Amino acid sequence: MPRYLEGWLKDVVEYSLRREYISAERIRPIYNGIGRINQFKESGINPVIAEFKRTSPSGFSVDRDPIGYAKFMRNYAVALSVLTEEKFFNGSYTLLKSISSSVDIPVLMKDFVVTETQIDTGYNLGADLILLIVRILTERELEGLIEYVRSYKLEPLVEVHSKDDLEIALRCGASLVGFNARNLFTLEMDVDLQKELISTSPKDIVKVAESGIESRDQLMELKKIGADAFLIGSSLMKDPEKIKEFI
Ligand SMILES: O=P(O)(O)OC[C@@H](O)[C@@H](O)c1c[nH]c2ccccc12
Repeated sequence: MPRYLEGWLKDVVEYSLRREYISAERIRPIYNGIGRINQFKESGINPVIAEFKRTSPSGFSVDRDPIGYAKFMRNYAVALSVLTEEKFFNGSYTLLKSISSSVDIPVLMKDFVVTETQIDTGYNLGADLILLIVRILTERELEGLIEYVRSYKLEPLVEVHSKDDLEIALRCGASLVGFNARNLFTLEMDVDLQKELISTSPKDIVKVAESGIESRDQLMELKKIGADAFLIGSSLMKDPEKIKEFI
């Protein structure tokens, strides 16, 4: 069982524990997310992971055609992120399948992963990266799920919100770490904490700054303190053209 949780996080985890398994034969190769982030950096392009997200519990809501969005972003983004959580983010496994089968770049499954079954489904439907959120798992579970993701030759993006989370992620051997500026319990933003965590974390992990990035200035500020890549949802869903400015 995942950690003891309250509020909406408790609901989302309970829902996630009951997600159905989708059996399908994976039809695309595995794309290396870390490798592509490094290639972008070497070519002087800011690595932006563009997220397809229709709704979020913090009040965001925008709709657009997922395949059109993915095909457009394919030309600029280092990877795509797809929400597959149904209840609070209005995502789906169908979305993951249709986006992953229309692009030849890495795709991140964005969900509240608490079971191996969710990872099996993500693999089958074409994900290359799988989000694992430290805050909702026990350390043993996190360790096991990281290993499980890697057994498919996929890579976990391990998301942290605090110094404790970061220590756990590092102990469990995370190589790709997401620093979410939004606290998942309160849904409040804390950019100062995010920056502190990024700037004090080891050099040899790949650091992804997550949430609330709306301008190139903000992105450059995070880059200056050590962020390697940037996960951007809301502002690109509102205006996809903005990716050109970010990169
Ligand atoms: O839309 P934004 O503020 O650009 O944020 C994107 C991404 O960081 C956010 O969707 C996110 C980060 N971690 C999550 C975990 C679950 C669901 C969603 C998320």
